[in-house]
Amino acid sequence: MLYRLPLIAFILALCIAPFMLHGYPMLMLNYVGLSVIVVLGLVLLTGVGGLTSFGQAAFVGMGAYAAAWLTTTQDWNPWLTLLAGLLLTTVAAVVLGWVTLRMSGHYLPLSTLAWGIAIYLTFGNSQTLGGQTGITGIPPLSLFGWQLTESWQFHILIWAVVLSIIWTVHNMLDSREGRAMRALKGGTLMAEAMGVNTTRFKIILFVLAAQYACVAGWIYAYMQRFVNPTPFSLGQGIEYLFMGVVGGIAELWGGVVGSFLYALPREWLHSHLPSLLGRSGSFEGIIFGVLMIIILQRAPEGLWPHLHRLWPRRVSAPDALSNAAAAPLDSRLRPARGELILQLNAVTKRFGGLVANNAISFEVRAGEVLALIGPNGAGKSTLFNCISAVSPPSSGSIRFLGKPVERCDSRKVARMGMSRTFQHVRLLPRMSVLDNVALGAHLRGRHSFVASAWRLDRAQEQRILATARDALERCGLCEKAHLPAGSLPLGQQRVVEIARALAADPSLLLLDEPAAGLRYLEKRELGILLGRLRKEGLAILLVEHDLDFVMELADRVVVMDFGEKIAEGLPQEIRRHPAVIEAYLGGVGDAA
Ligand SMILES: Nc1ncnc2c1ncn2[C@@H]1O[C@H](COP(=O)(O)OP(=O)(O)OP(=O)(O)O)[C@@H](O)[C@H]1O
Repeated sequence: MLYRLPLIAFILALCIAPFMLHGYPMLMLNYVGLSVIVVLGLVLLTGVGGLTSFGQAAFVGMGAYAAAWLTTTQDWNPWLTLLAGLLLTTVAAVVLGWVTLRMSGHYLPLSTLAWGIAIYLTFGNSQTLGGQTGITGIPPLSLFGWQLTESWQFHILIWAVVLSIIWTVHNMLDSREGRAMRALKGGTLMAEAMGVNTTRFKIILFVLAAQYACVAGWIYAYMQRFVNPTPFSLGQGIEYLFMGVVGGIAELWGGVVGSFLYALPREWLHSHLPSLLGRSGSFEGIIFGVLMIIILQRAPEGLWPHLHRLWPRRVSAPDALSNAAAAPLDSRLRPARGELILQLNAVTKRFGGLVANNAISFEVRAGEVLALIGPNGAGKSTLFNCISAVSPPSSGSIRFLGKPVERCDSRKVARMGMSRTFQHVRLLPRMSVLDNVALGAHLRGRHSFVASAWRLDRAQEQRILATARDALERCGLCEKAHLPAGSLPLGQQRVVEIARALAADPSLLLLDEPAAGLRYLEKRELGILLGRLRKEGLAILLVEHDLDFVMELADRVVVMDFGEKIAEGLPQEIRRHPAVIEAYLGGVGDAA
């Protein structure tokens, strides 16, 4: 309960604010609230999804102009203009998102700059929208016959919207859908391998952020009763991003704190600096520029994580008791031991003139560990990528559980029961171990983000967490469930990746160099774990450089060199195979 005190204090402060503040301070608090609404969208987009946008002010403008134009010229009911604004923003965000979100690196922020400018110029140059003068004479907003004309009335509306957004987004992030959204930061390769449709989630985040901005613009229009293009400029879009960064863009409360810490001092400096300096001018921009640099240097994650450290902590682990009774998700029917799981037939992969894999064929059966080994550059990772549908082979066939998969994408093969780990660990370091593992069960759940926002997914969520806990228990890491994944040593992080793959309930486990960077004892424990999984009937294909580890664990070994399969057999046969000795040691001694 103690950890809730700051939240209760904040809500109480909001409740008593209308009695304490009047006139300009009240209006300022409303402006801060409107900024919070926009910044919360940016927390979702940038902090959660890792997508940077400078163009949110344009969506605020769409909400404001839709309200202003439709009420003044078409005599629409103000609440209908909200629906129209949301529809307009959604369509614009889907179209813009579809075009820009597939761009990576600096192209995305640059394209948000471009649309921010374009939409702003449209407002200023359109005679229908009143050009630079804008639209005046917007009628007051009324609710149940009650006209909203006073600042304190808007205060209630604005902060009710803020708190609802915080509550629904908090719920959403604490769910299957939220984990999928957060997985975007782990890179497309990992997220897609877990079955997350990354394009869909990027667009959802983009649309939600645009809709929040639209709501802020809509309220702004009825609060001001006139609109012009100035508040929707690119500069304002950049300021919203600053607010998020100052507060801590990765956290919802960071967005709230950032809006307060940015908007209030800025306004104070704007009004007082000219008199302090004895000349007029916008000097606050200079001071803010310097402050931004200091904050970015001293607190790159924003101020909220530092403030949060002062907060009373939640004592019990979040789901320790709540999901104790929930049953794990239903498992798929496992293939019988010895059944054919994976079959490669003459798989060839070319990169231009280079043949990275040349007509490779082998099989993996249920309940066996097949190791793929070979010197550097032999073509193992390329083949691994073909099997896990990261890139299609140039020719040849790959059949998984009897079905061709060489033209499938990662999500499809994940859905069919193929799950993988990565050579370079790809966990979400700030997320708990349990949540990371639960991401593996993404495809086994159904509920949408709307259901999650309203907590209608709790029964399913409990089962997903029970499944994740089950997978952690199989891997012997249950007691680490609530630690941030990034705080674990590398060896345990690799095991967490295996647990995440197990949460998908796979028939085939693909492990990419699972023993890399592990110490002797960690390797032994990993060997015991994989041996146990084999006993459970899982088929395991691993790419590995550590020959001792491979020879002790694998049932069969496939050896590659220069893109060719040079040997296949039992570990003891491979050890003495002349071609393998030649490839590894240049013809001297034993392969391991
Ligand atoms: N995307 C690519 N474009 C061009 N060539 C590539 C590409 N990916 C891999 N190759 C080449 O294919 C060959 C096989 O590389 P691959 O990474 O599959 O080998 P590997 O056996 O996994 O090596 P390592 O053990 O060092 O990871 C190498 O010559 C590599 O340079």
